[in-house]
Amino acid sequence: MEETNPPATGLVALLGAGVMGEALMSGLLRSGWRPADLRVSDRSPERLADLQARYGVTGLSPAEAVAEADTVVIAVKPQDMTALLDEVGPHLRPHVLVVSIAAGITTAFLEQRLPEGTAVARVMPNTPALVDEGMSAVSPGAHCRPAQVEIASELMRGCGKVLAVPEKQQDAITAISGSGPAYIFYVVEAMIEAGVLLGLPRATATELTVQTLYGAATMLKETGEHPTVLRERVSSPGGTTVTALRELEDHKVRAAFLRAIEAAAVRSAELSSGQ
Ligand SMILES: NC(=O)C1=CN([C@@H]2O[C@H](COP(=O)(O)OP(=O)(O)OC[C@H]3O[C@@H](n4cnc5c(N)ncnc54)[C@H](OP(=O)(O)O)[C@@H]3O)[C@@H](O)[C@H]2O)C=CC1
Ligand SMILES: O=C(O)[C@@H]1CCC=N1
Repeated sequence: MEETNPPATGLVALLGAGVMGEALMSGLLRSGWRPADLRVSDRSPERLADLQARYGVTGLSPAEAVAEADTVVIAVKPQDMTALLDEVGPHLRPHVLVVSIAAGITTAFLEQRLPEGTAVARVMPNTPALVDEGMSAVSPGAHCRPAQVEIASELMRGCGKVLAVPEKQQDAITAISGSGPAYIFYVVEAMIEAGVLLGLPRATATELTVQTLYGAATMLKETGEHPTVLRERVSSPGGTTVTALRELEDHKVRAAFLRAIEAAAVRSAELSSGQ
């Protein structure tokens, strides 16, 4: 028997098939949606042709893609949002759900630029969606019913965990889990470089670091222990770890993370005003 769709999304249009758009699209295809259930649009014809060839999805203009869609996922950069909304607004179906993953773009921003009463949801995913380990936070707009929040959640659940959150938390969430993978990759780069500095072959330093990250993340997830407890268990009295951690404290690395993540949240809040 043919596999059925996960419930209620109907035909899905994806507008903007860059890094995050492709991650979401591939997640949908891995979790039961068929290429025929998707309409994809991107500004670059070459990119669209490539996605059609690799995934078998139908590539169309934004207006064509939304014309029959029940759910529209918008994955363009915040700076491209206004032009796209102006373009597709007149072509949306009356009961469509519009899901935006753009950083900083509020549901009010979307509602003001779409036909009166359009149901919108704001979602912040992250790139680990590519390996089905994403983290997404979903917030409804003014006209988004609970069943539609569930549809937006169902879309994202195909590629990871989903939380329903009040929209006022979205800038902080963008700064933590949206941007978060980049901070972790940055730390990993630094650890690999340190290994090379100490004379390890780069491949060895990379394998040691990546497995250490994976093991530490798995411990956090599976034991449920507080990170302080886990860190203290690594720190033998008078040993190597506590010596390293004192250097990190001396260089204010914790404070730097607080400032960096705060700056990301401020930037997220700015994006709705087109800055
Ligand atoms: N990357 C990430 O980790 C995350 C990103 N996001 C959000 O996802 C969105 C996309 O980010 P990301 O994937 O990184 O960006 P990309 O630039 O990789 O993807 C956006 C794509 O949309 C295309 N595009 C722009 N305007 C239009 C249009 N009018 N019609 C069709 N396609 C269009 C762009 O084309 P062109 O290249 O020609 O501009 C590009 O291919 C952003 O709003 C970002 O805030 C959210 C969470 C995580
Ligand atoms: O850097 C950005 O603006 C986007 C949003 C979260 C991750 N990437």
